[in-house]
Amino acid sequence: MEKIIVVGANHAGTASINTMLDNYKNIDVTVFDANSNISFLGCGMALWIGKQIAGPEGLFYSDKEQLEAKGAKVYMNTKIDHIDYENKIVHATTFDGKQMESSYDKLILATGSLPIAPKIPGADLQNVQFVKLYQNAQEVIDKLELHPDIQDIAVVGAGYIGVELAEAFQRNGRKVRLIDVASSSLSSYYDPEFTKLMDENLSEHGIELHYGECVQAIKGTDKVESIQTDKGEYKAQMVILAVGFKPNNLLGDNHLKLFKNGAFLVDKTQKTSDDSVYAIGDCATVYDNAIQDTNYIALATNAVRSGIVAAHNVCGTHLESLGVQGSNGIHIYGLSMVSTGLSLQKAKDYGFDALATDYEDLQKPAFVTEDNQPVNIRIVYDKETRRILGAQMASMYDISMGIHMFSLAIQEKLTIDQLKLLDLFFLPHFNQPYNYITMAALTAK
Ligand SMILES: Cc1cc2nc3c(=O)[nH]c(=O)nc-3n(C[C@H](O)[C@H](O)[C@H](O)COP(=O)(O)OP(=O)(O)OC[C@H]3O[C@@H](n4cnc5c(N)ncnc54)[C@H](O)[C@@H]3O)c2cc1C
Ligand SMILES: NC(=O)c1ccc[n+]([C@@H]2O[C@H](COP(=O)([O-])OP(=O)(O)OC[C@H]3O[C@@H](n4cnc5c(N)ncnc54)[C@H](O)[C@@H]3O)[C@@H](O)[C@H]2O)c1
Repeated sequence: MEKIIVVGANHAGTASINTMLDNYKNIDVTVFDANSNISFLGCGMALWIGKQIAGPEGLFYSDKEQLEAKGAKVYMNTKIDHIDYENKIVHATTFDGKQMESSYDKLILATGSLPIAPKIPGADLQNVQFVKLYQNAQEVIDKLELHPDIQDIAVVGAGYIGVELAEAFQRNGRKVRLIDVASSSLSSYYDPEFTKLMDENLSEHGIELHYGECVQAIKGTDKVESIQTDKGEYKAQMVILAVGFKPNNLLGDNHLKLFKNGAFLVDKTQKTSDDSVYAIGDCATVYDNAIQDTNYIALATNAVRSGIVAAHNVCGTHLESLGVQGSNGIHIYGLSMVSTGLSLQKAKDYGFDALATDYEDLQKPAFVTEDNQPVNIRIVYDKETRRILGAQMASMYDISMGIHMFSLAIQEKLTIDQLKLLDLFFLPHFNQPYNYITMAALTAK
């Protein structure tokens, strides 16, 4: 019987464990997770802090008992300290401090990511918070409830987490300053024409934007009192650090080959440079269809799919990832923004001779006066090959489904010219006869 060990049982690990136990017999699956809980949907943290949901109950979709009911042996609060790759043995410290070891035939690493801790003086003061785990969210909620004097919140990092939490704290009745070293929010995912829509939206709701500012120090005695950047000093009784994640490769032990950012390098079956070891989720690389090369994109969606792929390969069924395009979305005070693949700026940074075609129009014909908002769309493509490289959409209307088509287009290497004549339905309840996707493609240079 094949002995399989999974290290990490959050989104990636849980997807691999469920796939193995739902589809294969005669396997022995042992799971180790250092945390006390699994499957926490981090995206729910902002909804919880912003009082848009009552509590955390619905933010978990699995637990130790569910995995054990399927036949897994699950050790929670148990950290793998070291892996002996030569003898295929993992060494762990259990919740009560005991040492244990377990051997494997195949190993799946799902150790995820770690928040980047910027080296800022004062980062160790009370009320400086990382926001990754359920425990982090509970701690923030408790502090906000117990300390109404925590009024000024400084959020460092205006990426996805920072923007979502800025809204959340503002909804929670606090004064929010959003600080980023970049010149806008979401600069890794959208071009300025789109980030300005988000930044106008944030400002209109009272969030004070401090972009192009570099945090120099967090000040206070034992608790945070202010935050200093190269442009000014601002009152703060709580600082949220949301400056990105780095892959958690601590168990690689210089044995597994790493990508330039430290993620475990994997092939399309999720196998690492060691034939008995697979890596999935935030600790591993992905194949990026937009750049047609290896990349690192930390998303729950990639974690789940890579878990599924690894599970089948570990259990003997050859399956390859289709690659990803980093599709993502955000919804802030009713403004939806979705993107996939590369922004124009990112495409140029990667060396593409990239062009973009933009279009803005109402979702539906003007004679429809109900629930009919303008939509902005940008499609990025390679000038020479005409291959679609990315797309961005923004609207107060729910345009989220539209981006999935562009995700498939990038995956299947569709060109902007093929898009011109793609069969898209028309019904005035939904869209326009000449809709913005067709028009953006038709007007492409
Ligand atoms: C606030 C927030 C909001 C987010 N919102 C979204 C969203 O809306 N959409 C989206 O796609 N993504 C979102 N993400 C990103 C998403 O949560 C991650 O991509 C996802 O968690 C990756 O899953 P993972 O299982 O690979 O890694 P992780 O979630 O990091 O889990 C790794 C697991 O491994 C365990 N582990 C690590 N080392 C060891 C060890 N040595 N021994 C034992 N166990 C170990 C940890 O305890 C943990 O349980 C969000 C993230 C955050 C923080
Ligand atoms: N809706 C979603 O899809 C969603 C939601 C939340 C998180 N996530 C994912 O989770 C991961 C982590 O999200 P995140 O928001 O932490 O990372 P991120 O990479 O999205 O944003 C990090 C931000 O911090 C800024 N920054 C970096 N160093 C800084 C410094 N020293 N001072 C000030 N600003 C600094 C960057 O310019 C960037 O805007 C990402 O992969 C993200 O895609 C996705």
